[in-house]
Amino acid sequence: MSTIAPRMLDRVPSHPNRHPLRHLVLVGMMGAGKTTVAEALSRGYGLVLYDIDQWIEKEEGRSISRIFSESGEAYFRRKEMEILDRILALPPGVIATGGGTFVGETNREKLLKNGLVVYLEASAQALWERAKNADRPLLQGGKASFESFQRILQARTPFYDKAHHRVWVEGRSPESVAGEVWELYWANEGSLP
Ligand SMILES: Nc1ncnc2c1ncn2[C@@H]1O[C@H](COP(=O)(O)OP(=O)(O)O)[C@@H](O)[C@H]1O
Ligand SMILES: O=C(O)C1=C[C@@H](OP(=O)(O)O)[C@@H](O)[C@H](O)C1
Ligand SMILES: [Mg+2]
Repeated sequence: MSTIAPRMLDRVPSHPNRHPLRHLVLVGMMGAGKTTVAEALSRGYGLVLYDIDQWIEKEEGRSISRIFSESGEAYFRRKEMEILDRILALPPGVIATGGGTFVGETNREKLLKNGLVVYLEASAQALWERAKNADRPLLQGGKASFESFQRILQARTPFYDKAHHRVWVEGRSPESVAGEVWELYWANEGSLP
């Protein structure tokens, strides 16, 4: 019997004989809603929330952008891998990855082995509209072009496509996406009798 974080059990809906056994992992491009939907899943279904970016910023005491500018992307990727390993050793919850986490082969294999991986998918235009204004180093704080954003997405899509499942998020509320992801989780390897 796996140790389940106490908070998870008091909110898990009508599956009395089933227990969350594996992490629920959200992957996808910047702007897909991984952080927002993970928060909706935690709020609505009592899953423990693990947001890798937030964890890194808290531990580093500086923003992702400052980490990139002061220590470089390679440092960030090492930190991302370290935090991922630590999260995977914790009780099952919902993991909001960063847009590049699942692109790394080692991270991808660990996530596919230890969780139910759901790819949050939308068109390049919709993703760009959502991602461009926030402070993301790869988008140079909004100075990057849509074409460069599209190139990153095109290069990464073959990796995102390796997820166990995909959910189209465009034109849908975070709660609606969270509901569909939750059903996927319980209908698949997210839990065992
Ligand atoms: N379903 C949605 N509908 C509209 N806007 C959304 C939705 N999900 C997220 N957003 C918005 O898109 C932006 C990126 O969301 P975020 O959760 O940070 O994405 P990610 O973590 O995948 O980069 C935020 O401004 C957020 O409020
Ligand atoms: O796509 C990427 O490589 C990145 C996405 C970001 O996370 P979000 O996808 O949550 O914005 C964050 O990890 C960092 O800026 C790198
Ligand atoms: Mg995020």
